[in-house]
Amino acid sequence: MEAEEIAAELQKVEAEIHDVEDQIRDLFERQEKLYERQSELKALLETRPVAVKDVSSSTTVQVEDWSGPFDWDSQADDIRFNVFGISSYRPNQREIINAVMSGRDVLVIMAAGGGKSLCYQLPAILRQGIALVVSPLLSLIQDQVMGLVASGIPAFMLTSTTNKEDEKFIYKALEKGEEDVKLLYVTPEKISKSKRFMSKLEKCNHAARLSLISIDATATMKVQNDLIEMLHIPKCIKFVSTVNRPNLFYMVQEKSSVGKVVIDEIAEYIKESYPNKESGIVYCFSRKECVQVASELCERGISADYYHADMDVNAREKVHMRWSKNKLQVIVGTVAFGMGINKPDVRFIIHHSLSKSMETYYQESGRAGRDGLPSECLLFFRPADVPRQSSMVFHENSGLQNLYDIVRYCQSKRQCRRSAFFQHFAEPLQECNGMCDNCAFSSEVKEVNASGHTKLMISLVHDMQEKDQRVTMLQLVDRVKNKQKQLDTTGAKLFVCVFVCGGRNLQSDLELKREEMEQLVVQLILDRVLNFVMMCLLAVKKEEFQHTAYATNAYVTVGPSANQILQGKKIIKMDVACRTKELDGYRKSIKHGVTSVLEFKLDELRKKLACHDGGIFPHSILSGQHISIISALKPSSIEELEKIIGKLKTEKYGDRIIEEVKKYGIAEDPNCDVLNGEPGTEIIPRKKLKTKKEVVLIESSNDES
Ligand SMILES: Nc1ncnc2c1ncn2[C@@H]1O[C@H](COP(=O)(O)OP(=O)(O)OP(=O)(O)O)[C@@H](O)[C@H]1O
Ligand SMILES: [Mg+2]
Repeated sequence: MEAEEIAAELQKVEAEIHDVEDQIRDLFERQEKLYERQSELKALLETRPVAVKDVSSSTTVQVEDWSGPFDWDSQADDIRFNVFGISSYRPNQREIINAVMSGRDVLVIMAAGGGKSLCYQLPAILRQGIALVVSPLLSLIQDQVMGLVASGIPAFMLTSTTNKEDEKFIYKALEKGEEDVKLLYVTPEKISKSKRFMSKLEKCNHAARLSLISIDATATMKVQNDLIEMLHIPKCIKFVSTVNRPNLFYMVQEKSSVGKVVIDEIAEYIKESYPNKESGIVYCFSRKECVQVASELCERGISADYYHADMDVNAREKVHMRWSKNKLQVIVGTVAFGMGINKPDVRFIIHHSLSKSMETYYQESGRAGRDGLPSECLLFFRPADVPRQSSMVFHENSGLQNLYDIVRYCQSKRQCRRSAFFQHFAEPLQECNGMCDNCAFSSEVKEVNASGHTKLMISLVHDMQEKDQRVTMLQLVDRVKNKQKQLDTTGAKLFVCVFVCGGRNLQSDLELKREEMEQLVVQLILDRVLNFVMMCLLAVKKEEFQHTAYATNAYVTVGPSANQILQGKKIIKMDVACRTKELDGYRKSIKHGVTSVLEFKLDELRKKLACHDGGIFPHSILSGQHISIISALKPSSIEELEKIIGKLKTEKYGDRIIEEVKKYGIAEDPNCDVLNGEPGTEIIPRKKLKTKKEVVLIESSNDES
């Protein structure tokens, strides 16, 4: 074959390779979608009370009615009220208890703080014998055993912290049944590692003294299926309650690259929003960070202390107790301070860095508001935290995939935060009621076509790969910035199309800010245009050969979807939050600002409506920004109001708001007598807004602030 023929055939083969790659990618995406649909349908099926086919036999098993009367009802009610101090069951709790009391295997999926513990603790007290509870974390076990013992229930824990005497007592109870033990808490390690314990457990079971086994862990659809298979409980009854926590307000805040600034913002948020020392938790990425953040919060006048797995057990228990008794406002913890922490009145959960998965974040944020009252979950996110977190999880089974799910959650400037949880747990979408930042504050979002930047990034990474050089995400951003400067000097512009909200294209040479470029790299990783590869660097300290410190770095390489971009088959659009000065000015003035009569009355109205709606925040009804714009524009019709607060809120609250505007909006002079001295409506002088111009509806624009 001639060289031309070979080259022609090579080109043909390569083109075919790309096509096949595209087909594989499409198939992967289709498979992903089918999996999602499959789990959605399975979850939906669970919620339909239909006769289910018993997989192990040809007969259909009627769904039993677990809400009917049972012999133990009065005893159960007595224990629920007199031991646990609980006046009524929450949805599904009674049915679950009845199924457990009937000796059935049960799988319970219930929201964090939903009340799962009662579902096994109450039957454990009612039934004869010892209930074994397998629980993942020491803090959870301590919390539960302390609570039970305080209610007079003989509960014990068998963990690495149990002293010899207690251990002997417990083994005797298991073996001979002479001692009074109703619940025994153990960790999964105790089950998997202690042969002695397992032999005692066998004896207890053979003597029919094991009343029930409860495994207290979180379970996505996949984990549920694994559990049913591993525990051989194909006929278990599944009770699936919603994972929704309607009283939690989720928000994501851009995290400054300056550590001190982040601590200042956290301290200011706690002081401003929770001046009455309401309890909160701050989660950090590492133990070192815990200690540092705790001490810096103390320097700023916040009563905080740290909690992590390296501390000795007594020190941990001491911090936990001080916080539980409100002697400490904030605990700064790692994931070790997590599951099952049961303080009902935790008002805020702050994440100093993103969690490693949606699951973990759901669990950790779920520590807030267990008493059902409004509480806030604030996550500080900066793209530079992603490589750091990815180097920690990449070796775990689907570790990166799980991390990328929560990165999508953090990067999104449009999607309702709550809907991300429903998708993750394969649950049908539910109303958010404005209880997340993307729903409550319609932050101005601009869609930017960043294909130009993307092509530049791909070619830079590709060139470095060719030279067998490595580049981290931050180094890549530096190189793009430098390249941009070179282009500027040569007069060439890196063009980026800006899609303004109205869909009109404005061609403009828009420079992306540094953090927007970092955000773009992360988005390209999510879209598989770029890749993170982990390099374990063996850093051996010269003078001490016996110590090796492993450092794992995440480097960027070209991903499988890069070709589509280079060939112009796909464009990369990116959401950029743009806050015009006025918008920030309004937020500041509203936050610290003063109010006119109408603003004052709208603020009163939103508080009333929020109470009426139960468990949601006033600012989910009307944000501060909405109040200011309504007060300035004084809409006189539902149509005009809809342009300010959107269709959903207008349908729900529009009439009441228009009524307030009509009643109090007429007076320009804040000293008008419309209030005729109504109590509590003293007028606070209105601060002159810095900008002279009247309030205008903020259009998205291409002028970067
Ligand atoms: N029926 C009920 N009425 C009122 N409060 C309840 C009820 N059931 C449980 N609680 C309370 O709700 C709080 C959370 O209960 P529990 O710890 O069992 O939740 P959980 O489902 O185990 O949460 P997590 O998934 O976070 O472990 C506890 O303070 C508990 O006393
Ligand atoms: Mg629990």
